Amino acid sequence: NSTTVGSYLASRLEEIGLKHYFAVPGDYNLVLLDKLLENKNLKMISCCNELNAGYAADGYCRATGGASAVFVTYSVGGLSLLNAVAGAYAEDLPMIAVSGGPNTNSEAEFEMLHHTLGLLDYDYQRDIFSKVTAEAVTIHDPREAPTQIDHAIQTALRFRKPVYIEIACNIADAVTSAPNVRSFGGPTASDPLSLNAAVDRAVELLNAATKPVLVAGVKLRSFGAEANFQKLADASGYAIASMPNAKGFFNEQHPHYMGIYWGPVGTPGCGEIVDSSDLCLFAGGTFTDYTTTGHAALINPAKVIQARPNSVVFPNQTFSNVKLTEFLELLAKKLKPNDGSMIAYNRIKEEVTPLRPGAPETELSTRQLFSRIQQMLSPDSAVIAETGDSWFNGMQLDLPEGARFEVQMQYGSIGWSVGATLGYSVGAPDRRPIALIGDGSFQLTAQEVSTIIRYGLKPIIFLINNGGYTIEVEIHDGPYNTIKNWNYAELVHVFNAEDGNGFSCKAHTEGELEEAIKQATAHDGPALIEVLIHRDDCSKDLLVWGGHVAKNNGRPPRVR
Ligand SMILES: C/C(NCc1cnc(C)nc1N)=C(/S)[C@H](O)COP(=O)(O)OP(=O)(O)O
Ligand SMILES: [Mg+2]
Repeated sequence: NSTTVGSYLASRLEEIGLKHYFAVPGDYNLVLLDKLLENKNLKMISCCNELNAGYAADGYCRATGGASAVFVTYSVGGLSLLNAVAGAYAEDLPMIAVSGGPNTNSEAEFEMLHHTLGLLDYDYQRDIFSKVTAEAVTIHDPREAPTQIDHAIQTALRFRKPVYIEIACNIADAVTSAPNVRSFGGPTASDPLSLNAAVDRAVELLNAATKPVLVAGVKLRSFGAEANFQKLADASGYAIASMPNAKGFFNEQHPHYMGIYWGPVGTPGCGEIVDSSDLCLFAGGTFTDYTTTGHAALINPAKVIQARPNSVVFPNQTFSNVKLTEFLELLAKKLKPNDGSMIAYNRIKEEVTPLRPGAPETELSTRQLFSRIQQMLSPDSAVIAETGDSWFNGMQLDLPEGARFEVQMQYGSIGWSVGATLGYSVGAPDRRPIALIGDGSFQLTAQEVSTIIRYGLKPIIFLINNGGYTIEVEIHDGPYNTIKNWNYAELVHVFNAEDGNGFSCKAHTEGELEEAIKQATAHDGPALIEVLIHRDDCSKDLLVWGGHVAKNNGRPPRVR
């Protein structure tokens, strides 16, 4: 039996668990969108622009743990979406980017087309996308559509990377085979010999260590290994830390959790224990300039075991084709418990005394803002921290068990959080996201608040108005770091127009913040609280981190 190419794609997206997709229409994808709309189990979320639609699809992956899909028109749409797809690649998110494409006859007829470069070459968008995806296919022949679509989807799920599917505008409703039964698996299994050898080697080294530690890394979530890591943590009795881009992937209320391992700006006492340990197992960690604070973290490769998504790297040995989930699972069964690092940590850990609130008329400080946000957190919170000082302030939040934390620390494309908050809210309706968004970032993608209002989603957005790009000020200041002030709270009324239900207000003082949070929390709809913060008021950690990153950026060119 048969169906159309567009309906085939819709059926497969439904089959892999999607309930929504994000879209901006254009004449190259209208017929395709008609086919998607025929599938009543998939809901279209219309976005203001393609970049934000991509960021929303990014947030949707984070919320659901599965794939997401975004539909755009050719070139003018696709090339705007590109940056969000590159971000999904950097963050290991299986986003399915679908673009309409030129009529299959155009090139053969030497037909010049609108929205294109004005050249008779219509492969350029797929070529560009092939650089930021694990697979990029163009569908010209409806008979090949099932194979191409299934292969692209399977690739996204297996490698946890975005893929690109381009469907010619006159093929979207062409007849093709109906989808046949098959499974769409995730990452493949380990090589048994390599897995067992890697585990035995790890057991040998870790059991011989005096105060080994475990560190949770960002790939734990993208490669589905959070539960395996938890089992290993419980079985080992080791002290546990999380890298900054893995915050929340391990339960922060666990008795052996020390905090964030981020070199000099990590949780006090945590870095000291990790750096002084005689053996650290990093599970899914990434060691970039940002996650090591400009390489100021004292990670000694001679004392590190790296459990990666597909391999285990020891100081002088590598075992390939070993899956992170299986390695952690098997190691948990064989490891000898050892609380040496916990004893060491308990000797030096510092009790954090919560900040006492000032008088209500006290001007707001970042520290007071975040100590108040801390009180809002509950197990169903999802904190979305935009690139900026929000990374450092958000990192210090103490997450209740079950609360989630999202950062785009690998890619760090400011503005991501507005679309991501939209997508996360759509993907996790049982959570109320709390977004921490700087004024500079917000100015890149503000209009997607209108989509959050349009679909009646209910995140609480803290818009931190500190007058500019404070991270950049601390790395390297200049006139370019000052931005034009907006009346951010007023924007919500602009986006509400006649039928929106967005709430917003400004807060200059601690008393106004208290009142704002009360009203926002009580409001049954989206809420934006614009908090006014002094330009030079940023976290101590940002000052330290900025210095190290600036120093690292400034390394002189090597000349012979
Ligand atoms: C300009 C830039 N980074 C450079 C940059 C520029 N363009 C894109 C898309 N991504 C980027 N990271 C960054 S981090 C700003 O400090 C963000 O400012 P804001 O959102 O206001 O946050 P803070 O004030 O806390 O720094
Ligand atoms: Mg700012």
